[in-house]
Amino acid sequence: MLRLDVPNKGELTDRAQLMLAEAGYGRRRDSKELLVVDPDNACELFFLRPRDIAVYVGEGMLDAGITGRDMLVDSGARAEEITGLGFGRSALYFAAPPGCCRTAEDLNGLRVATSYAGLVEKHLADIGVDARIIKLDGSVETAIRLDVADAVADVVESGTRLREVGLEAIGPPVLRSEAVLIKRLGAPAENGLRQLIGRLSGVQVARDFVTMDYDIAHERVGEAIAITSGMEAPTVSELSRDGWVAVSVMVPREGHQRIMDRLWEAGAHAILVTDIYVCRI
Ligand SMILES: Nc1ncnc2c1ncn2[C@@H]1O[C@H](COP(=O)(O)OP(=O)(O)OP(=O)(O)O)[C@@H](O)[C@H]1O
Ligand SMILES: O=P(O)(O)OC[C@H]1O[C@H](OP(=O)(O)OP(=O)(O)O)[C@H](O)[C@@H]1O
Ligand SMILES: [Mg+2]
Repeated sequence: MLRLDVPNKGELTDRAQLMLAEAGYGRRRDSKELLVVDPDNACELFFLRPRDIAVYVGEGMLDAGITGRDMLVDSGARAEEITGLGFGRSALYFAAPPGCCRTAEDLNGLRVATSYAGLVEKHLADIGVDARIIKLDGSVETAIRLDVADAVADVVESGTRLREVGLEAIGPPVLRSEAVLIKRLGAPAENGLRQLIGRLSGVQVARDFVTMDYDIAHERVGEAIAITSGMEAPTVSELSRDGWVAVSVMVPREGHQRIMDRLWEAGAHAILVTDIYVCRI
């Protein structure tokens, strides 16, 4: 039985559940449910706070979990990332009122509020900066207004919150994060976990790629294939029309219109783009 840990609240919850459902695993019926048993997949899904997930996995109580990379690193738990899941992208930045600091080194001697104390403390030690960490649960920006801190280290996605409160990001991000699948440090991936990894990777490929089909004259097929080389190799089949072939190939979803323009220029006709519902590569 695979014991899997899934966020029960916050930014990652809906998208983690959607991804697992697309991979064929059960989902909870209401947002209060703590455990879903999925006998078809020999799997139990435990719904827990995203911040606690690495702790449960690190302690060996659960085989795998979905959390943010920043929360995994911050926890210091004996857990490791198996793979990024391509959603919940954000970055942890230092930020402060304009004129306070130009680089992270300028934080020396200042107070930094954050809910990622473990991660930030280690980062500051690594870069040789001696700042006082003010550990808070959330809404850390307010700590500056209330003069509890001089700067913050906070999650930035669109940057809206920073702009709203008039803070400026300082230097490069401390860490770039996204939702990640994790397991206990050094633990082997058993059958159930290997199946989950394969299915999640299939969901990501289905999201990132589309299928492109087109017809082209046989003498120009080399030119077209140079534009659409595919994941492995394109399928080229004969058409009933003499001297023409049909090509079927996977192309990245992003930029597929540009690829269609180039194929059209190369003489392709009847170019069709289709969503991939799910796949296993
Ligand atoms: N606006 C955002 N966009 C994308 N990812 C985000 C955003 N805010 C947080 N995250 C990421 O989602 C994960 C969970 O954060 P979340 O905000 O849900 O938890 P929290 O801050 O502990 O809880 P809450 O905000 O509900 O008090 C983290 O990995 C974080 O980096
Ligand atoms: O760059 P943006 O798109 O504005 O998003 C970033 C904001 O989102 C999160 O806040 P959340 O609502 O989770 O509150 P919290 O700070 O209490 O965690 C994060 O802590 C930032 O404040
Ligand atoms: Mg938050």
